[in-house]
Amino acid sequence: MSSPVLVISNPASGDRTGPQFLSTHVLPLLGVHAISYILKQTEAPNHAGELALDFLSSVQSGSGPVTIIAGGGDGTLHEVVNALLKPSGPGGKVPAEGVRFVILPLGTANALYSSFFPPSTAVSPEADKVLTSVTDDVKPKLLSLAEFLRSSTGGKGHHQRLTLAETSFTSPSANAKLPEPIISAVVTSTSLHAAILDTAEALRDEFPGVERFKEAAKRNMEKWYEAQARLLPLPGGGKVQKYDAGKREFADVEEGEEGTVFDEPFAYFLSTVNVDRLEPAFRIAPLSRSHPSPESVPAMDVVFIRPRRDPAFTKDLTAARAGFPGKAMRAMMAAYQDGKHIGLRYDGEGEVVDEGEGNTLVEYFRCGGWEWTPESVDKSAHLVCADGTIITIPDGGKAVCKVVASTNGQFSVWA
Ligand SMILES: Nc1ncnc2c1ncn2[C@@H]1O[C@H](COP(=O)(O)OP(=O)(O)OP(=O)(O)O)[C@@H](O)[C@H]1O
Repeated sequence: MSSPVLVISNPASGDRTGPQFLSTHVLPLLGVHAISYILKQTEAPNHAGELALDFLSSVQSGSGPVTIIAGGGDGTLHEVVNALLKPSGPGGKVPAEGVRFVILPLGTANALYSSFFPPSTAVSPEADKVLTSVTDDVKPKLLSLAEFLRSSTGGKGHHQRLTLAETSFTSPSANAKLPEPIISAVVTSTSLHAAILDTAEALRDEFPGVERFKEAAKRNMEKWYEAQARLLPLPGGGKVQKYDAGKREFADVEEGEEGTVFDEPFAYFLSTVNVDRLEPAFRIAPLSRSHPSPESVPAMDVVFIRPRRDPAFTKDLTAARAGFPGKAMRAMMAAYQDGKHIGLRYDGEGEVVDEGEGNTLVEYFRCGGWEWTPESVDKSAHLVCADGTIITIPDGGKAVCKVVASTNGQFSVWA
């Protein structure tokens, strides 16, 4: 008997062709390999989580790990993980043997799929063998499914741990209604990225593809975000680590002012788990894959831009302020060039150069989490984006995002 399999089809994700892709390519392969499954289609936002909960409550204990084939984008997997870990819901929902996801690039950004399977990934002979009668152009989209099929047909399919991050919110007022904690499997951000996601959602009909993120970026590029950020050490007694672009390695930094606390305007502030890119070509956290944290240490990568590191601000403030959006845009464009933004530096005048001895434009850390306390007056600094969901930090409060050490191994991706 094969272990339980749920296929979730999200008809709203990406260009809305997911259900057709599933019925043309995925379900026939499950049939060929004699894998029984339950197919469910989402009918509204958050329904994917409910479908997963219903399915798991019908699974008998001892049935083995559950596989969920997420027929959508990153948001579909995000909803499932949040439903299963929701503190206010019924407990004990994640089976002891864990939940393994088959991911498919059926969303808009497909950060998880393109990070586990970067665009250059070749179809291995082993994967090819199980993708019976699939045309060559479709095989690159079925690489996670192939790992699952290999394992269910007696081969050695691989699955990799998913690291999760949880963001909780505080308020100085005891009576305030706090946003519920939220889990991210991809990205948690504030500043420009959160503003982009907030704006992009409203552009979904006008720009159905990834262009909507570029359009939203243009509309938000000039803003700065006033906040205090504090980085939290790696779990298990580790420290915060900072990337040294000269030596091309991480080094421990000491706790306290300068090293881990930043009282600043920020232009950009973003953390990732599991992914080095947020869409196939936008490699914003390249070290997450090129210099991975050891399996035993769940970690997040944090990338931020503090405009005041620009030497131009020691001269004409107005000119420096006017010139900064172009520099932030340069960093974003370099992220599209295989993550080159992490090497960009300022020269003595504040011009952005590819190499040298000056301050890096982008700062890159590996750590266990962060706290973000926005200045009360800056409303736009109160937005937090967790895998695309936008949450507003209560007035006077803060957001605290931490890697979730306790789910180690409970969730994984066939990859
Ligand atoms: N039947 C439905 N009708 C409307 N919205 C739905 C339905 N089912 C799911 N949704 C919503 O669709 C949204 C988009 O799904 P998903 O995140 O998978 O795709 P995407 O945003 O296009 O891709 P990505 O997250 O990779 O950029 C989710 O926020 C989900 O809540």
